[in-house]
Amino acid sequence: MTKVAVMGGGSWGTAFANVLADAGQARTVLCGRRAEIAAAVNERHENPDYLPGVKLNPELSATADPAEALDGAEVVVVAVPSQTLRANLRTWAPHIGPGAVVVSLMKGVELGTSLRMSEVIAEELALPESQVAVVTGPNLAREIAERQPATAVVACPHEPTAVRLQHLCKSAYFRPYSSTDLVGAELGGAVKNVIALAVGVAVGMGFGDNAKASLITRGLAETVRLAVALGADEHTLAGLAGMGDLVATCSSPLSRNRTFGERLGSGLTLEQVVAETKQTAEGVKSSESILALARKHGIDMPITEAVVGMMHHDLSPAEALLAFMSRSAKPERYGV
Ligand SMILES: NC(=O)c1ccc[n+]([C@@H]2O[C@H](COP(=O)([O-])OP(=O)(O)OC[C@H]3O[C@@H](n4cnc5c(N)ncnc54)[C@H](O)[C@@H]3O)[C@@H](O)[C@H]2O)c1
Ligand SMILES: O=P(O)(O)OC[C@H](O)CO
Repeated sequence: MTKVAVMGGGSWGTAFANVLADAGQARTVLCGRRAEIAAAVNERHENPDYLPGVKLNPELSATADPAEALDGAEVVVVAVPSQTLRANLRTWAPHIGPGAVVVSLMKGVELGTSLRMSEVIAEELALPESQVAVVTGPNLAREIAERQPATAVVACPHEPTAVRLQHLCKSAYFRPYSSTDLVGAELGGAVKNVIALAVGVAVGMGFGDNAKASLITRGLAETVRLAVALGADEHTLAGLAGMGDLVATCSSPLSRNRTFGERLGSGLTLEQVVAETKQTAEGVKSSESILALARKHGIDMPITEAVVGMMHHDLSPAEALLAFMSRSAKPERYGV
């Protein structure tokens, strides 16, 4: 049986490891940093810190030792905060087998380099494109851990790899679609976190569904502009990795990015919101690297620009709203 190592025992790493265990096509080992979480998974089949009250599959095992998790793993799934990925890969690299397929569950863009997570993986581990993939889509971890129905996209430019991974994680409640558009799938996931921050701010300011729908729709338009400039198929962004994930994340109180924005919009200071946020809200840091990428390619991303202003340059929600609404009148365009 294929061995899969899931590196990162937070919300999504644990929930996705449970999907793999429920799918029953692989022997799955979850690797977190803390021995007490590994013990709770092994002995009580739960992760009380990240998914309290959820019963995990008893076949799912866990360890806090990366070498043990990675030993013999044919598939390595990674779910750590995007900005720590490169440092993590450097410590894990000696234990990752040369033929292993490495799968990113992460939705961020690296600060400083503006590289997507699959690019960081390929660069650090010197892997060919057939060995790097992503799983993305409307996947709020808590709902999936509760085994509520969900769909996803498994993307890899090498189709047989995407299809192989699709079969490993397909279960009664988790339906993955395959795609060869790695760029579109990955950028859809990363940019939607930035748009969810903006939607959260609007909700926190007391605005209703017109404002939310406007941000989601124009957010998708700027995502498409960037993704197409980087070589994606614009249809990918109309699917689960783009529109699907935007709708789920921007609508859900479970979203850490939307919640982060909502707290800021309701009048808390950035410092207060950061202090209250215990889990990873990727859009906060990735907004900067995504904007850098957009500027490098001459792409206009006004919502992302407003989010960067609020997250990093002391722009108030009211000032961000004014800047967005007072832009010059334009024809509506979707995409380039
Ligand atoms: N939670 C979700 O619903 C969800 C769904 C889809 C994708 N994602 C993406 O998955 C990625 C991980 O998110 P998450 O929800 O699991 O985050 P999380 O905050 O719940 O967990 C992060 C995990 O990484 C570990 N970690 C933190 N800093 C680390 C470091 N320096 N080195 C190694 N490990 C470290 C933490 O201990 C924890 O186990 C993010 O990119 C996120 O956007 C999350
Ligand atoms: O909780 P968030 O904001 O990181 O969003 C979770 C997932 O990415 C939704 O698909």
